[in-house]
Amino acid sequence: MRWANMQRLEKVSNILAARTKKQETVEKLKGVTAQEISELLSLARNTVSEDLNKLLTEKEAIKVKSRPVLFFSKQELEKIYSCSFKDQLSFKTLETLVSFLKGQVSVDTLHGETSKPEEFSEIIGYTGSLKDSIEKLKAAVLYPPNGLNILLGGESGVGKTLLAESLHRYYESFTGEESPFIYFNCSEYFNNPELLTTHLFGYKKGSFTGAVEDKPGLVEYADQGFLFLDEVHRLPSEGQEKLFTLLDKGYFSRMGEADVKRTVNVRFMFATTEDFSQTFLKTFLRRIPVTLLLPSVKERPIQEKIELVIKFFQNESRKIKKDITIQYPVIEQLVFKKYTGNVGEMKSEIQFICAQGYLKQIEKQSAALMIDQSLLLNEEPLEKDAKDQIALKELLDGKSLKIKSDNQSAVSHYFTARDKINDAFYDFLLKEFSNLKNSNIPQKEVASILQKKIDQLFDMRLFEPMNKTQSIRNIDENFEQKIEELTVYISELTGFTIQKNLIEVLSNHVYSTLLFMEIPNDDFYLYSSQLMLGRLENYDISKKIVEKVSTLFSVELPKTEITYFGLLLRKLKQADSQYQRNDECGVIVVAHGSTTATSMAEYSNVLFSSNLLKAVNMPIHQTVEETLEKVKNIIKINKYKRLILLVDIGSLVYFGNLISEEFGIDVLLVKNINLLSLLEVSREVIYESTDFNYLLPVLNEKGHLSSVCKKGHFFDSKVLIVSCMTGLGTALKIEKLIIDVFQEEVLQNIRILTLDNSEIQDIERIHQHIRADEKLVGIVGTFQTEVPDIPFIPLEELFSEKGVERLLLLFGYGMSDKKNRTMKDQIAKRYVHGLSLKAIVNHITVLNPQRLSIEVSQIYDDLCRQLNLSSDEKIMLRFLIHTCCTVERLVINNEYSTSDYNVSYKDIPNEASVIKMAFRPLEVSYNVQFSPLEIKYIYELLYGS
Ligand SMILES: Nc1ncnc2c1ncn2[C@@H]1O[C@H](COP(=O)(O)OP(=O)(O)OP(=O)(O)O)[C@@H](O)[C@H]1O
Repeated sequence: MRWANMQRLEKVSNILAARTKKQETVEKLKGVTAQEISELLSLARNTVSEDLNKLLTEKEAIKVKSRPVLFFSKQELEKIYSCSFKDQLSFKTLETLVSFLKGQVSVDTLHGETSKPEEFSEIIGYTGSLKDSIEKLKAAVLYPPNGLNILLGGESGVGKTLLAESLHRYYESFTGEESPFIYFNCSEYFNNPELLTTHLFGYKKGSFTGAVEDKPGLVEYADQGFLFLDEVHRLPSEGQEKLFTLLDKGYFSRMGEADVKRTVNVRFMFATTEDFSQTFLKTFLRRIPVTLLLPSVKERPIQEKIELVIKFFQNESRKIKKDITIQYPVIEQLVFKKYTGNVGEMKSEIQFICAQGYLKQIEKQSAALMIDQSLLLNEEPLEKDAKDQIALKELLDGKSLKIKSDNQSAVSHYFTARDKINDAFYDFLLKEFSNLKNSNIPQKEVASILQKKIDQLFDMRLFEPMNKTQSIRNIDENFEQKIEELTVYISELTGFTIQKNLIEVLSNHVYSTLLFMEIPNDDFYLYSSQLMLGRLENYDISKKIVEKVSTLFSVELPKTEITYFGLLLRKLKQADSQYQRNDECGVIVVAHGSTTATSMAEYSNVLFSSNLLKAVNMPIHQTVEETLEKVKNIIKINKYKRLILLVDIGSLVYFGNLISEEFGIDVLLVKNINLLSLLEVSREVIYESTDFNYLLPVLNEKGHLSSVCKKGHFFDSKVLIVSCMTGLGTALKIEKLIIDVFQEEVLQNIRILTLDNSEIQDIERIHQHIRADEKLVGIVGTFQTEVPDIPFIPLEELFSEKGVERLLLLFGYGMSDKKNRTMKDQIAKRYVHGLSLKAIVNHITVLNPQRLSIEVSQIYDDLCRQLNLSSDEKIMLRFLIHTCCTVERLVINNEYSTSDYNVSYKDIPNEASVIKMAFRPLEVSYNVQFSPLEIKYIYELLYGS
């Protein structure tokens, strides 16, 4: 299936490239639509559309968000027009793309487009306080196959409707298709519940007086699109019931037609100003995977409040086609006013002020609109915060704002530019260094003063966005990629998921540090080496991170960076603990691949506004042990009392038992995890309960293979699979040999499972034979299997000297322990004996192989003792087989040639007589005679010559 998808994607990509190549001139630029490709490949348009967007995410395609949406091959366009798109992959119109290709518009100018797509251009806070929320909503809207339903909460006027409309536009632009957006306010027919229900779900002719014809409801009008139900808490119980059936089962019926089930494909968005804890909303919430509470004006950061004010004045200025000047005290009033109606109220107030100003201006006939305090509505108490007041002054320089009607540049352009390095940490350190340089405060005190100051400053300015003034790529080609690697490294090291805004802070800081290091500043280095700000809480981890940054960017960072990362870690910990559930149940996702686990966890965390999921990746070269170590680290740092462990394939499924045993905690193990099952599990965990008694049956019922590894009930049961190409018969013989040789003492917790070769070719089949409390330690077989992470011992290795040791290691007996080594020697002896017996059985026909081999091995032991030789398994094996076969040959045919006696013992008189003597009892009991040539041969065999 996956392979088929890849082939399809390749085909789509090839057509895109071929069609892009055919461009004539830039003026006649022609893109390809999903429709055209779908016709060429006879595929569904939706599928092609999905593939094209995938190529866009993989930075292989360029998208023009016109109607219909056009696509180009990025590589081909770059080749034809010798340009580089960098990260600018989407264009609003074909004209912007043409201008870009003609070189009139630079990527930097266009950059605003990527950071704030057109659909959200109206929303202040898109790159700030609403950033994460909107990302989450975007993911929900596009979530395959039919999106996830959304509930928006927040006081009146916070922007719920605006957001819903923007999401709809975003969806249309992404899919390139028009889709209906139906708005309905449930409080409209509040006094007439029946009317409301019929309005929503339609009715059948004759179902009530006045129903003169069949009428579809809004849900039908919204089919293949969105239905936005505002004030949903006002929905009467009848409507609720119908709505729940539609949400749960996907069908509904119009009023008066109980026997008809109608299906529609509607993406619901709900909004409410009520508290989510209200009864109706609680039952409702269970059905809505994505909920979001929008912040009130009061909760917004100061910069956004100012942006809102500017934005609404810009709107007015555009409408009345006049420049507007707003005096600073007016801005202050508007920014700090208490708004019960939030952004909506702020907007209307500004409209009102402008209307009044406009009137005055007509009277006075002045050219521009001047907004002064006289225009303000009655003065109300303001919500001023000293820090915000300073920020406002700093951001606007304490001056009036001049808004031009013909220049609607981005709101942030009104803010005073910052200086060039722009990193609070280094700005501060530099200033302090110069201050302290000539002071005579003792070093130790300086350190502690600085520590405190930095700490406060870090908290205060951490979340402020900074402008990267120089192109990042001048600093490092792969800057973003490296920051991503650094983020994964920090997450894995600490187990903290780093929130997007903190990644931005981290990225800004690294960026300015790198810039900073390019500026020669002897003073700074001098002080930085002296200024080790005490031993920090997270010193060791911080140091590791600094080393990682140094390696990633091939620089030697100043020591102060350890302090910086120490502070950042503390912040991460704080941010993380906000999301931590108090029952101390951790959730860790472990998956094969270098970023699979991280991206799945991130997706789920964004969607559920949580930070609950931690991720451990298992790149191809990372061993199972290293992976387990990372998981253990996270458990240690977070001090989990219980753990939900989500794993994909391979031996990761054994982590459950291992962790349960080592930490003495209960572990709920969910196997075969993928993004979809992960989302389902996260939803249960977040909205319902982390109680394993609840989760286990629910998850299993939903088809997610789960089991609980209970603390204290650790069975330590291990399974060794034996399988042989030549058939089950041989496998059974090998099993018997292992049981004979390793014996009960070693095998008490080990089950040996003989399986047909076909049964061991994939992990699914294997798992059917293994219980949840068992651990598969390895497979002995003829051919290497495709099963990942499970040790495989080829048969030839099992028969070699190393075989015993390998098996013992798999059974958990380390060779550093002397007791285990002695045990290994004993087993090895029995092993050789057992093996030789098998070999001997094949050769000996007349004599009793069992008895003979015991006698011969006795002789071997005697010889070793008398000749002072250390026992060697390989030699012993050869000795046994050779001697037994010789005895049998002599018994059957006791004849010698003269050459057998023509042998001299001159060089080995002692050894020869010891060997002869040792063989004496054998000669007697079988009535045979070993010739001098035989004795010489045995000597050579024993001495390995
Ligand atoms: N983040 C924002 N950026 C710019 N304008 C905004 C923002 N949020 C809200 N607005 C504007 O404020 C007004 C009120 O917003 P909206 O109607 O979306 O709020 P609401 O939460 O749906 O309110 P209600 O609950 O009263 O229906 C609208 O004109 C909207 O354009």
